[in-house]
Amino acid sequence: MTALQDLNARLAQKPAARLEVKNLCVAYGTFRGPFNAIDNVSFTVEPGTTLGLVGESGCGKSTVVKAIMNLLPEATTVTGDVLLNGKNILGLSDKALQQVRWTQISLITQSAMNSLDPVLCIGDQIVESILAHEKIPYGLAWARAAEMFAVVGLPAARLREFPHQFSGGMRQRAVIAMALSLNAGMLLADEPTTALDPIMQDQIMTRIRGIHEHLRRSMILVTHDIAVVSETCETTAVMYAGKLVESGATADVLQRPRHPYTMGLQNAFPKLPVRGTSRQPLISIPGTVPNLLMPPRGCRFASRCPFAAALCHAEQPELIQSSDGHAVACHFAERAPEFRLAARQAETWRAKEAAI
Ligand SMILES: Nc1ncnc2c1ncn2[C@@H]1O[C@H](COP(=O)(O)OP(=O)(O)OP(=O)(O)O)[C@@H](O)[C@H]1O
Repeated sequence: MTALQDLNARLAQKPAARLEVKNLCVAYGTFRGPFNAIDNVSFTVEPGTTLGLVGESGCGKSTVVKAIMNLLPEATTVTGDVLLNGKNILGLSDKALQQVRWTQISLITQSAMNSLDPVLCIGDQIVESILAHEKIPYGLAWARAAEMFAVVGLPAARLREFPHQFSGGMRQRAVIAMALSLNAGMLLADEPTTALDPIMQDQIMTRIRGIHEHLRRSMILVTHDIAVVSETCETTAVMYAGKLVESGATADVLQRPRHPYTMGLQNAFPKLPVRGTSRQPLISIPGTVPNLLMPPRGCRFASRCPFAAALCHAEQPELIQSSDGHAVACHFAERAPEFRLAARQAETWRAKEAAI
């Protein structure tokens, strides 16, 4: 067996990770006081599965990812637990975290440019992260980097190039190669295609899906795009204004949503027209996300929800899980079938808009 085969075999033995986020709360320190960006969020990613974290811009998806990676600014209060294979990684020292990052948990960020050093060739950057954790010769780490380039569809010769010589899509693939280089059991992909054009977005997502199928790492995929989630993720968690409002198996959450916010999100995304039917118009959710410096007393979605009643404005609904694992935070979850029918009508949302 060659040294590279030996290294590959050793890294391949790493099991996919289990990640459990429990009662996560994050408050950014601002000059106006604490900004409660995340309020009591809990979810689990089972080994080898992908969880899609969806919600409008500003709902707190990236904050969850940064909290897991301990990448939040200093003046931030974080409470709760982030259990990676049963071990709490929240609040670990920088030194302890270095042992975890890249080897056990890797981040693929929104903008590849932020993850890459402009003055080092890309190969050296991947090699550097490998050598920080593996006592192996430089040449062997380079060979591993070349293999990872092949996994993401880049020629090994381009390892010698600098980030500015790569297109946006190639840079994003290079960052994915780096995230895979030590075969971490858990990958966090924070809107990995946002900065790219639609064709490149599609190519990168196809690549990520291929990697998921072949390597079976555990993954959190943060995205605005419900279509991407339905194609890629076994489970889905929907966030609204810093809270988890719905979660469960992707097919359950997206085909039979129980929270009016999830129903509204679906209307706001283009669907492929079914032959013989007319193209469905996009319906946006009226209003805006509430100010979390002063969160509303009741359900955070109540002011935009076409089905809200007095109770919704007065009391926060708890996230309640049914026996099928589908969890929803809505006082009227049992009326979901009726709401789903009404939510497909643009008039339902227009009437709410007129009332705001
Ligand atoms: N450093 C910070 N200080 C104060 N508030 C912040 C800070 N970073 C983010 N926020 C606020 O926290 C909230 C959640 O932001 P976050 O970036 O997590 O949302 P998101 O759902 O990931 O949005 P997007 O999809 O646009 O990335 C937003 O209201 C944002 O303005």
